[in-house]
Amino acid sequence: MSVVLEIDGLEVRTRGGQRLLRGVSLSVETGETHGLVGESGAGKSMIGKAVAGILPRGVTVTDGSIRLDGQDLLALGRTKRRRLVGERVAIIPQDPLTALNPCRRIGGQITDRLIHILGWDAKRARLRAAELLEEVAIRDPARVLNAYPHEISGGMRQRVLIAAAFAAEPALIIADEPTTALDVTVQKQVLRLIGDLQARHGTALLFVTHDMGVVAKLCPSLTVLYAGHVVDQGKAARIFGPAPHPYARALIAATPRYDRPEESLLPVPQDVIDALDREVAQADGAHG
Ligand SMILES: Nc1ncnc2c1ncn2[C@@H]1O[C@H](COP(=O)(O)OP(=O)(O)OP(=O)(O)O)[C@@H](O)[C@H]1O
Repeated sequence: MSVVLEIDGLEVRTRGGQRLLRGVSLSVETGETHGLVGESGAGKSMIGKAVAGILPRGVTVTDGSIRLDGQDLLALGRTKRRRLVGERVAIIPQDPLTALNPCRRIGGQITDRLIHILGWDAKRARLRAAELLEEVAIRDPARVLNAYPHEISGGMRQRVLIAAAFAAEPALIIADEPTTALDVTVQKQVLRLIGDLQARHGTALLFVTHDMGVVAKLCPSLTVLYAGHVVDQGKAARIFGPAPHPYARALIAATPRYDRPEESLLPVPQDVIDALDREVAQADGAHG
């Protein structure tokens, strides 16, 4: 297997100097699903945005490197970088409704990338879009291609975005909390679908979530983040094993349990937070 994404010592700061990512390193190989977990604000999305080159205004990479297929993205000019990322990376976003343009039919929104970035002709792109809709178990692809986003259900919209992500056979897919906006039954179907497609296409998948239950099902390896700092990293079998890191244990305890809601959403204990804050302050001190 080859390494598709290699992030090394990535530091991201706001214009005011606030560190949002503190020396994050991780790698994802072909066919691998790597989970990025942590509480809200931990910096999970910021990693995906740094890779895709879509950091918010006033937020920049201040140190480290991001290699995609061995190419150092941060050393590339803007145009080359956009082209490479456009060809090799796709994103499955959190909220399918805001990710789709409400005024355009679905078909055009799937084929855009194929036509404008990969240079396919419209007919080939349309055929590929229909094929992919079938792959994501949409029974009537022709109707859906002609529909507007509001004419199909939320679960179906997310399937459309998954189809769009896989359509051009990207090397890497960044899925950013792709099931958060969906109800529980649909969540399960969508997760299974992403897992199946990923296995079939051999794509590298960076899966952003705060839900350890989802990670346990989908991600053989993961990175646990706290305040932009890597707290633990490695195989899920170890992290979910008998002696997890106290923060990972707290995140596992905070995972929603639909069968036992009274055990859900336990807050991370204060002593764990205090220890993490000390660890982060020490790491900041060491790196200046
Ligand atoms: N536009 C911005 N300017 C400055 N700071 C930002 C901006 N957007 C996000 N942040 C900060 O960056 C940090 C990381 O945010 P990020 O969205 O990556 O967290 P996350 O782990 O993905 O959380 P969530 O699960 O809520 O999406 C947070 O402290 C957040 O407040």
